[in-house]
Amino acid sequence: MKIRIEHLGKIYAGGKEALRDLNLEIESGMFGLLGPNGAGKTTLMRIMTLLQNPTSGTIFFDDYDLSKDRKAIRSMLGYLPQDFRTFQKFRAWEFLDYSAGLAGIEKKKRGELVDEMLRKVGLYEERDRWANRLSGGMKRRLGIAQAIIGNPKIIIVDEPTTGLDPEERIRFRNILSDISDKDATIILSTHIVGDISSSCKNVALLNHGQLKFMGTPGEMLGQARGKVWELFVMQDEYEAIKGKYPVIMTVPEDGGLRIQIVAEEVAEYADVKSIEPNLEHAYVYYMDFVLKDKMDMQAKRL
Ligand SMILES: Nc1ncnc2c1ncn2[C@@H]1O[C@H](COP(=O)(O)OP(=O)(O)OP(=O)(O)O)[C@@H](O)[C@H]1O
Repeated sequence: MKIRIEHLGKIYAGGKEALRDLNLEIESGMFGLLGPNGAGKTTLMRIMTLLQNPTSGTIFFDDYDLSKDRKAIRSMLGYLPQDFRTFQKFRAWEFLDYSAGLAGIEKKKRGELVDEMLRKVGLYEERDRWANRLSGGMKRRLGIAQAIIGNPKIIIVDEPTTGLDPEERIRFRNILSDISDKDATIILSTHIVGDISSSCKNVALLNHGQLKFMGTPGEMLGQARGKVWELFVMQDEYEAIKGKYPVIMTVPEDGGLRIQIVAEEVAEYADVKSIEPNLEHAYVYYMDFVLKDKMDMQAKRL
């Protein structure tokens, strides 16, 4: 399944431009959509899942056009919305049985499938509990189970790990990478860089409704190479550095602090070494330097 987003724009009533002339190609496998709060990720997800109409442009799912082939597209979609909740009094298994019905799976096949799904997301032991009484992490896992039931070709997951504790976050990521082995296209929207694991083939960075970067996680890392530094500082030096550079990590050590910062250069400190960037460093570098410089250049031109 190949998804082509063409000149997509969304202006809300009231004039807020949430997406501006967005062009993007998404191949099968896991695709990471990264961007800060308000970047337009949810708007894009809701347009893709037919819950909202774009103001301009369209999306092609292979040859199916969002503006014309809505029924066919709907049957190929699985969606875990950001605000997922079970809306009726269902036990965990009943909710999945109901979701399987919506996905068009015939009744006699559902029992086995529901058990399989419950096992896949680690909820088999919880199958008889009320779905709305499950913990936040368990609810999210039930949410991914309902999104993948019936093997949809396109799976859209919007900010699934927000508010989860680290253990549940890792668990959720593992479920996603397990399902990404299949032939489906999985679009994972997040503002948490750690969600974009090595299982994402490509990553897009959205800011103010516009595409700012598109490439592999490795290419994103490459942008930050030579811009990440580790140094040891005393508390008073730290206060000064904090105002100047984005600080990624702080570890107390021998009466001072070992810190990691993102900066073009840090010549003024003695105990400084350049370190290999991770994806979080690369994201900060992109948001704080590349985009800011571009914006400064644009402002100068005006
Ligand atoms: N129904 C709406 N009416 C007006 N403006 C909206 C509406 N929904 C979203 N917006 C605005 O559009 C912009 C993009 O919002 P969107 O929810 O798509 O971003 P996001 O990247 O998903 O952020 P978040 O992580 O906070 O959900 C924001 O400025 C938001 O306030």
